[in-house]
Amino acid sequence: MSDGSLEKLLQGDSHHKFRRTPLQVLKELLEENLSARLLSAEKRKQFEKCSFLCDFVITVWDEIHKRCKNDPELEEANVLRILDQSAFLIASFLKYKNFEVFEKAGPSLSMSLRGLEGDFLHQTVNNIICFLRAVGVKLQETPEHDISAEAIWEFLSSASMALLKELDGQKVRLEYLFETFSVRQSDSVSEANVLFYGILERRISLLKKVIEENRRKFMSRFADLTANRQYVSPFRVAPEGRTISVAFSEKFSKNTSSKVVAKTAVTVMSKIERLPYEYFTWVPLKTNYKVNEIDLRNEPISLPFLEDNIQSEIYTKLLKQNSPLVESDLFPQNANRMNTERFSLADKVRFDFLCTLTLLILEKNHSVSADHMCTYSSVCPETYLPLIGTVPKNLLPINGDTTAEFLFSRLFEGRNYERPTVQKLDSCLNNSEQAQDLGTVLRKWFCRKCYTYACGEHLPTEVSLPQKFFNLAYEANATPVLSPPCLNGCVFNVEAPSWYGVRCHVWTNEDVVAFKSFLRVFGNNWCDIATVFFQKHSCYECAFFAESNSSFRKKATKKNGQRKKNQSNRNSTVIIMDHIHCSHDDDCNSENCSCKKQELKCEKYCPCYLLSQGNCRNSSTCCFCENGKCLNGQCPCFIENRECDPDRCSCFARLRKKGTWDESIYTCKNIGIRTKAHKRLFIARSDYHEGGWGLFITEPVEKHEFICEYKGELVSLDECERREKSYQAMTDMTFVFKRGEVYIDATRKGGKARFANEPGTKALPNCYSRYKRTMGDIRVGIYADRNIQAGEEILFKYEC
Ligand SMILES: C[S@@+](CC[C@H](N)C(=O)[O-])C[C@H]1O[C@@H](n2cnc3c(N)ncnc32)[C@H](O)[C@@H]1O
Repeated sequence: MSDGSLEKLLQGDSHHKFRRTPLQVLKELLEENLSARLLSAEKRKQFEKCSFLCDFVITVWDEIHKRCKNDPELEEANVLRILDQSAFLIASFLKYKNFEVFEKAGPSLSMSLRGLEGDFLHQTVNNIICFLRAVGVKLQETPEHDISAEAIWEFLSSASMALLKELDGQKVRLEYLFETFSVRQSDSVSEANVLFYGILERRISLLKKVIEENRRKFMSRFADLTANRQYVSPFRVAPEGRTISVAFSEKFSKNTSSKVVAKTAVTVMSKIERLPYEYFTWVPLKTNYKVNEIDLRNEPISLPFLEDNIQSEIYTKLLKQNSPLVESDLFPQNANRMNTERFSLADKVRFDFLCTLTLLILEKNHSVSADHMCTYSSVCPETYLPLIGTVPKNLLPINGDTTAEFLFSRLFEGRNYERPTVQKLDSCLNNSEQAQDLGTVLRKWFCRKCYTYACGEHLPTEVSLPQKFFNLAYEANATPVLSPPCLNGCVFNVEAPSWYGVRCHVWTNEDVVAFKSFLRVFGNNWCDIATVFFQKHSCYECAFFAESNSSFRKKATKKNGQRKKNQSNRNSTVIIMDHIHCSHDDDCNSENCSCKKQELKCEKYCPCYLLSQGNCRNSSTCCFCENGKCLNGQCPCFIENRECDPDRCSCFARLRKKGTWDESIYTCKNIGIRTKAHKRLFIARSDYHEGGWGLFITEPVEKHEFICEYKGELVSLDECERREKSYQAMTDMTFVFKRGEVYIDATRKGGKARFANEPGTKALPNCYSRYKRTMGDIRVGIYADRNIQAGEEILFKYEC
């Protein structure tokens, strides 16, 4: 025993909380367990009569005591667990003996409901029997107080038979038996032996209910589970539609021979195939995944499917895990490719710079305290730090705390950056002109969508670092001064421009933005750029990247007139799915406003909207509809394919109760994607796609109600076409959603909507897809086209 507490317990140590003799403790423990967990007050008397029970447990306890002395590792917790298990078993036994003690089941029962009782009870039975035999307890002393192995097993068998009766003559999926009874496959095709360790009536009815009510879901889940099992698939021996005999055998341990105690006949229903391998390689997404196409350009043309690299333990994890996997689970080696990566070196450099800058600006406009923690009473309009009332509540300063430190902590939540040093600040303060220019930068770096700086998700449209700030502005520097080769592999040592064969390190969005800035500072002095990247990207890579990217190529000076040879002829498609706020604060026109240039509306996080207090003339629509009216042509948001915005619309999207959403009054139906208000769905064999899977709904919905979002990887048209070619070579199925300028590929990553089928010629669609602008971004929702009943398959036309 590790801390000696059991020893103390047994010896009645006065410091121990129990302060009783071991036997007293034991009795109390048992009584506590049995009475509190399993016995109702009325039945307690019956229990008290069971003196044999206490004798039995005391014998066990003695044995434990003896073992504890010899086994210093045995902890009190383990001992108590054994007792707890014994108590459970004894209670089961009492139940069998018509002591109706199962009023209140404890965790053991819930464990058994989760399908663990097989191993659990089997182990417990064995433990107890071993104990009894080891301590020489004579079994079957009297019929009345029969606690023999046989008696215990008899109890279990009778429960088996109870289930058997329930099942007799019914249609059952073999998977069900397999799961419920730990079916052992027999050699005989017509018979499957069932090794059954104990079943409770409650479980029988529960399982039956589940099966009846939710057969499809249940079965597809079993298919998942069984696929994960190690033993041979039972489906091979499941002759479809035939009646097979299922035998319940009694078997305690590997050493005892099994004896058939009962048989029944069940008809095997059509078998469920194991899910094809590729279904497990689909990564569930919570939200759309923005593909970094710059990375993809460095990828080989044929996109690998996940299964190419999938490892068995990851596969197992995928099957077991309810929560979605992230790609880094599947591709640990690619973890740094995720666009969630926020901690690049470039990021850190930039942040240091921003910290310095912010303090600088605050210092300019407000007083700076001795320790450089700036305090100010309102949010500074120059820096665009959040305006009160326009940011989510959780970002607002608590208790009026508007210190720079606090704002930093909110804005850079989760980031572990150092604060700027005094030296840095001092050097910056020397030049107030610099400070102003830095202010411009700061404005552009602040993402008003995420309310954070340099979020890495939403790039500013114009990241133009002011030339004044840097002495070496790239464009002004027509003939850049080239450094001598920096490293052995330096780009300037490479004779031929064979850059296209180079496989670069991954360029994150942040790297790209930083790269643009560095270009302005250092021109095409790739070695210097590589230095400021801390060699994350070598000079060779920088040169290659600039050369292969049209937007940089225009500016980059070709060394010795060398031209790019194999330029990709892929035109970059403008993806307007992600709205990026504009960066001006005056009236919108097509010159100054990037939203207007793209024929988009300004959103609430655009600076022009913020500064004009919502009076931006190019701002998006909001509505004033009555409750529930946002699903028809009278709602301007609905007409414009926008979801209602609780911050702006005056419909019921806006209603809140005590600052939190109250679902009962949260009745606007045009807000499903934003609030993730999808219906409960499940995947099962499709009635329309022969041999394929389909999406089913578990609850009734009304016409136009939101069902779920079609999630996946956001790609451009050219990337979409490239992928389709690759997929077509492997499968007939497509998971790419194409509509207008929206391209969502749910092949490798996506939501359940990827399983929704088309109605074909057999039926009419019951749903339709529609894209909606939500917080500026385009998202695709599936909506009911008519009232839909629970259990119906979701069908919508992919193209219309
Ligand atoms: C998005 S997937 C739908 C899920 C798919 N049923 C599965 O088993 O994974 C779309 C593909 O399913 C197939 N499909 C969808 N509706 C179908 C239908 N009515 N009849 C036949 N095949 C269909 C087509 O191959 C289509 O490319």
